[in-house]
Amino acid sequence: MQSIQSLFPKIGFFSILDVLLVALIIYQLYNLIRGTIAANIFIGFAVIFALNFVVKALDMKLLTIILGKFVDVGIIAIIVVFQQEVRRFLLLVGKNASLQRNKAWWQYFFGKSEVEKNNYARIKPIIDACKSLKQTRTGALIVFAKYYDEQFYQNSCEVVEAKISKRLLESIFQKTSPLHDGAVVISENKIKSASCILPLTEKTDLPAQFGLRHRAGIGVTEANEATAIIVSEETGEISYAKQGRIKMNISFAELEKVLNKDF
Ligand SMILES: Nc1ncnc2c1ncn2[C@@H]1O[C@H](COP(=O)(O)OP(=O)(O)OP(=O)(O)O)[C@@H](O)[C@H]1O
Repeated sequence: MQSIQSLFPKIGFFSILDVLLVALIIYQLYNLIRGTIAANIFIGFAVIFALNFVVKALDMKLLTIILGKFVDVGIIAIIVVFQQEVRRFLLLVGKNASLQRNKAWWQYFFGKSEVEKNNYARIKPIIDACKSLKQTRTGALIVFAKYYDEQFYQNSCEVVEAKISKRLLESIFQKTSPLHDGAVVISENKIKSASCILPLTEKTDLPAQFGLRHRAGIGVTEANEATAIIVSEETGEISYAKQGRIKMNISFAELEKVLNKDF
């Protein structure tokens, strides 16, 4: 008779770490595709994999061959279908691995208050511009890109390369301005470009009043390491998008807080 010990593999530190890391990867993947069409495609793949397992066990030869073909090209198909999600996942891994860009380290060495003071001077023109855009009900979409991906942004944007200022942001989004349609992209402490056409989110669970501006604001944060402020032309409400999620109708105090953290 087998001893109980032999029925269970030896559980060591690395086995536990292994399980925890796999759980973390599955959780991050789930977060990335939650609420998108990709979630349904993922379920479709899972069903085919499970079916393949069952028909193999039941020795159903024809179905095993057909489903086996799908499973054989599974990994390639997953990479092709989940291109955007794989890109976001790799960006997430890269971001967390980068010490240089981690503000916590910067604050540790150079002091928190100095960092916050410098940051406030940087974000003040943006907050002031948002106040004025809200007051005049001028629609706006401002993207903060951590890394300015030339290929991604420049194909669909007008290059600006200017110092961030309240008046410049206001005039870009004026309804009579030739650049008012689309998004402004801020990166490397500059207004890099304006009038950018961004990818729209494919999320199906968004509020009905969300049109293209909000969808583009969410979409850009799904595909890139970026956050976005959306000022609604209809209501003047300010929303903030990050990692494919959106916080609606945020106050200026909240806006300052999130920008302080992310910008
Ligand atoms: N792909 C895109 N990328 C960037 N901006 C876009 C994109 N598509 C539309 N926009 C901007 O959104 C504007 C249209 O906004 P729409 O009314 O559809 O959005 P909304 O989410 O309902 O916002 P609002 O509350 O301001 O009306 C366009 O005039 C354009 O400036």
